[in-house]
Amino acid sequence: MCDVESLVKASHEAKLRAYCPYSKFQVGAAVLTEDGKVFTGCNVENVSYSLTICAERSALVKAVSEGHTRFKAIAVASNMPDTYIRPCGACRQFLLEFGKDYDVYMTKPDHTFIKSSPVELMPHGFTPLDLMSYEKPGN
Ligand SMILES: O=c1ccn([C@H]2C[C@H](O)[C@@H](CO)O2)c(=O)[nH]1
Ligand SMILES: [Zn+2]
Repeated sequence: MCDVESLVKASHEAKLRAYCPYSKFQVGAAVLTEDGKVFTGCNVENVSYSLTICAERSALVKAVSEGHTRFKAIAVASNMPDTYIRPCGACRQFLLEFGKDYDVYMTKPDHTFIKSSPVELMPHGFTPLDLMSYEKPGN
């Protein structure tokens, strides 16, 4: 099993692998699956700026592509001094896809953190349930 401190540490290690030649802003993420596995990710920038992928989505895509969709927690880290990193809007939507209530740890470089959740970060968000309850018109 993985405690919060280890997950936070894994996110800070992952940020060192950030590919961020344009912003120089390193971000790392570490997601803990319900069965105790940890997947890490970093931001991967692109010369065509809008193609950049954030660390949170990079970690989640790694986990999902390895067969994991149930999460206990995700920790996010950056190299921004004295500031808790906060996921962008796209990542908030992505986090909400996999549940409303798992733990989101937004950390500072000193490994302190604020704990939140997908629904707290994305109130009134559009969720998989919305689409499931939609009756598709027949043809
Ligand atoms: O929570 C965040 C915020 C920003 N970034 C990345 C995207 C881009 O590479 C750089 C600057 O926005 O930081 C993340 O990966 N996660
Ligand atoms: Zn993002």
